[in-house]
Amino acid sequence: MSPKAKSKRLFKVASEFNVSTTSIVDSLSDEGFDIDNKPNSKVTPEMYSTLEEVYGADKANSEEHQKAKEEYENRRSQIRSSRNESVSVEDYLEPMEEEDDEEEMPLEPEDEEEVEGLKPKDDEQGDQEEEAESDMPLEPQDEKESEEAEEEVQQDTEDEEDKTESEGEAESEDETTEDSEETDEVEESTDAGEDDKEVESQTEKEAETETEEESPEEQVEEEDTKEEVQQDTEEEEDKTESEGEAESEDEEEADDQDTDETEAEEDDNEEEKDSSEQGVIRGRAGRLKGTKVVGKVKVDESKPKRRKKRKRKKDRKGDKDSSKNKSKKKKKGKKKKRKRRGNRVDTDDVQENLKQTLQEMKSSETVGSKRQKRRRERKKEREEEQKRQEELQELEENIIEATEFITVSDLADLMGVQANDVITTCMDLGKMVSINQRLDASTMELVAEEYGYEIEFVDADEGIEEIELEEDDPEDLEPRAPIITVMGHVDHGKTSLLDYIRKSQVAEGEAGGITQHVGAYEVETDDGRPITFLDTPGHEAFTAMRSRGAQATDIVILVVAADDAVMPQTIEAINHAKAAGVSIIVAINKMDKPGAKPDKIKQQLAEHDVIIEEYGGENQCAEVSAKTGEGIPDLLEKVLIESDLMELQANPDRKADGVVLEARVDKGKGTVANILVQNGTLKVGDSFVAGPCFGRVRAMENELGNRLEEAGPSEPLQLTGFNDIPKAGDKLVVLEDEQKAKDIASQRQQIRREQELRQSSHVSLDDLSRRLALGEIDDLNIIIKADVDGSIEALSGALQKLSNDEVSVNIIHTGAGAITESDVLLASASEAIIIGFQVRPTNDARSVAEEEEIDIRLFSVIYDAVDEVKDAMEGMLSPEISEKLYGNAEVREIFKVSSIGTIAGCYVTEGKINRDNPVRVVRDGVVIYDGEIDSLKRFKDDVKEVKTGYECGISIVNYNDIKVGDVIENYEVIEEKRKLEDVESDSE
Ligand SMILES: Nc1nc2c(ncn2[C@@H]2O[C@H](COP(=O)(O)OP(=O)(O)OP(=O)(O)O)[C@@H](O)[C@H]2O)c(=O)[nH]1
Repeated sequence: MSPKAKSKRLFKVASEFNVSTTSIVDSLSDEGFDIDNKPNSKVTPEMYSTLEEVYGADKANSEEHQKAKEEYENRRSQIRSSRNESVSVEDYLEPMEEEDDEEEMPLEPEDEEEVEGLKPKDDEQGDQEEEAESDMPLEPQDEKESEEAEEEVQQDTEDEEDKTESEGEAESEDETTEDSEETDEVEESTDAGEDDKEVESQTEKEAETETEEESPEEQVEEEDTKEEVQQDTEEEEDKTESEGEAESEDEEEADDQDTDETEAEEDDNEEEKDSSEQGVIRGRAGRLKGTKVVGKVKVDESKPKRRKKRKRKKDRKGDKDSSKNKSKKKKKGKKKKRKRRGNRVDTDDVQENLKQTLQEMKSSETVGSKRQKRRRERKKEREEEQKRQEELQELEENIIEATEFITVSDLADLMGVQANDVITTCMDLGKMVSINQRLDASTMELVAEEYGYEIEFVDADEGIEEIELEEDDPEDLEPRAPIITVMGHVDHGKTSLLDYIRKSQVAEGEAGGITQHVGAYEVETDDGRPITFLDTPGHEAFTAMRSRGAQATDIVILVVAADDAVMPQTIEAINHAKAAGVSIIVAINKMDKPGAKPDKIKQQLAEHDVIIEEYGGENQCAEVSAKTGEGIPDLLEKVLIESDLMELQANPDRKADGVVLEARVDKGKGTVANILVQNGTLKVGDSFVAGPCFGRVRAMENELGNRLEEAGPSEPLQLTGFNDIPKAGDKLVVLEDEQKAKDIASQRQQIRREQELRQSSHVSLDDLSRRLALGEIDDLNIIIKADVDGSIEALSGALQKLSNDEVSVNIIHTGAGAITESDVLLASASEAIIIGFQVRPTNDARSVAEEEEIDIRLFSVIYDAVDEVKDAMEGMLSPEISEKLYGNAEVREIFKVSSIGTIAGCYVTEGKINRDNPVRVVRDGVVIYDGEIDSLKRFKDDVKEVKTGYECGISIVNYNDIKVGDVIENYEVIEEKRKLEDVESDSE
């Protein structure tokens, strides 16, 4: 079985898409598919792809979400674990200071602090962060940093305010530097074009979020700060402007100046600090408490101080504008910042830009998001490809090779599960099995499917050969005689050639000559080299052997009569030899004849790809006469050359294997078989298995009737000692252990027997799923006979709908009325089953059907018929209730009794009539009434049962329209194995 697309069970599909089976069924029926809401209903690949369209996006989203979640979880756990490490103020100090010198900073410390300082924000941003991390590792950091920086700026501003106000406190240089760096980030992100727009907008959003989350005290503090910062900004701006420096021309300069100013301020205050170190620590500690983040460490330090100033200025200015609306102050501050940066940018433009950016963000159409999208798509593609590969691998892993009719326990072993589980599964499938019971193909398939396996059925003999034949060591190999089959068209002289060779090369000098037929014989060439000829010419024998997997021949001698031409059988022989990969040596025979035209033959052969050496090909050719013997030594010589070229070798020092050429029963000796040893040496007393037979070598004889104690490679012989008759082509293998040979043989025998037993010449519903599983049939032909045309239409419509990928249902004939002999013959000729709806077969039809083994199914309810065919197709056919004909009585007379009604005077023609069984009234092969017996009488006595050949009176409950000639069919209802549905409903 190839790993082609297969139907899946409904419950599996439902769990795959994470929806209920009902939803699946509903969705499918919306799409025009008809499927029962049963867990084991089959979802065809077509249905599945429809479902993928419906639920696929959901499934993909959920997978993506799941992945994102996992990444997030990983990150969180990373953060948590790093948080567990002891954290000191120095820990924070170091990275910040290092940052000035190093370009690249580790990500973790930032996150760690973010988490500590900004837990709520972290949670809120979780998704964004994850996404950013997976796709654009740097940008989101910028975002966060910008945001953090902004906040810090606020706090710094606040700090500065405090300092300015109290004039007693001095901000440390470090702090200033940090702040500048943070601001730097903000500016950088603002600088970076479209991506930055996105970043900035996000930053703004996040800033807002944070602002909301800040404690009221912080907010108040911040607001105060803002106001103060405004003042500062104004002052600073004035200063800047007064110095005549234009930011638009050289921002850096301006920044530096601003920074210088700040530093100057700080320097002034420095003396008043208690201690600069303490001050530094305090400053940082304060920052850590709030929403501040050491994430700043990450910043590009190329413009360390400048940013702080710029930011401040902007903030101040922004604050000026936004003083009326405190909640929006940050946003506006930003806008101001942009204005300052651009130096010419109009506020409206900024607003416009902002709007646009937000909009672009929303529609995910920014360059950044496009890039992200592309990345995501590429990632998705990669993941899908990987998934496909994994699925493929899984599929391959899930294919098990087995022969049909293995036992429950063998199947369990193959799947690596408990035999009891398999038994339970079989019960669930409505089949009661024991541990040693052998399962047919369809049951095996069903069970394997339940465990996620697919079964590839192999030939019964296949499994065994690999056990037996181990590789030979090249050093042990010795040359062996080539084994030759002579093939060719009728009358081209095959037998004559063989005869000539045999006579000329074998028996000479041997007393008595060839005494018995061993299916092959060995000849010796003039220089004493052996050649073995199989003495059954013709490609039938050759092909029969091959069909059993035996390849006995090394070289084919293709005989073509020189006075004739390449004929159909010549061509067939060529094809057979080529298919078997056997070398061809051409023998152009009848060269003694005057009309011999060897060249013509050679040309014709060339047309069929047999090109002889003299024409530049590789097939040797000898011109011979079987009559005169001309050219025959040359032919044998060429055979030996070919054999040398082929390096035919065997190992005589191993247990033998060979092939059965023929077998028969000999009155005196029992079963005798002609064997050709192919490898090893066969000895008297060896235990062997040959196909489904086994035995022990009792005696061996060669073609001369000489007894042999042993026989080596390429030796033909006659062997006695079989327990049964093997078939030509059966492989004979010597085994050390007689018991093992017995076991293998009996196993094969059982399988063959069961196969034969179950092999009915015609298709039947019982056998249908098995034959489908084995790939023997792919059509189910049905003949429908019914009481009326309406029923035929309904039934054929419903049955045709059952066609699926594996089997198509063909209604080959329909008709109203009884099932006739010609219906049965048609069924026989066209491998069909007959479905009768409310009709019965005629007696003739019944007996022909029995003879021909035609399956006739009779129904009274259309849905029963449809269900039964469906179940048969699915291998589920095990009806709980079935009907069995109990007896038939023919109505011969009618009596009308006023108090009782109509009494039918009947004669029982078949079986028995039982009063308790239901009856049907059949008129002209059509069922006209189905009911119960009211009374059954023999003369005046009420009786329980009347047998064939007796008369009786029958009255039927509520039915008086009985006529002479009607048949009263007495049937019984038999309870059989439970159906799958019953099992399901029980378990519900
Ligand atoms: N003159 C002449 N006649 C030959 C030669 N070989 C075979 N014959 C005759 O050809 C006829 C057929 O020969 P067979 O050997 O029976 O041919 P075959 O190919 O075995 O025929 P089938 O067994 O029917 O397939 C016989 O009458 C032979 O005598 C030959 O080399 N020369």
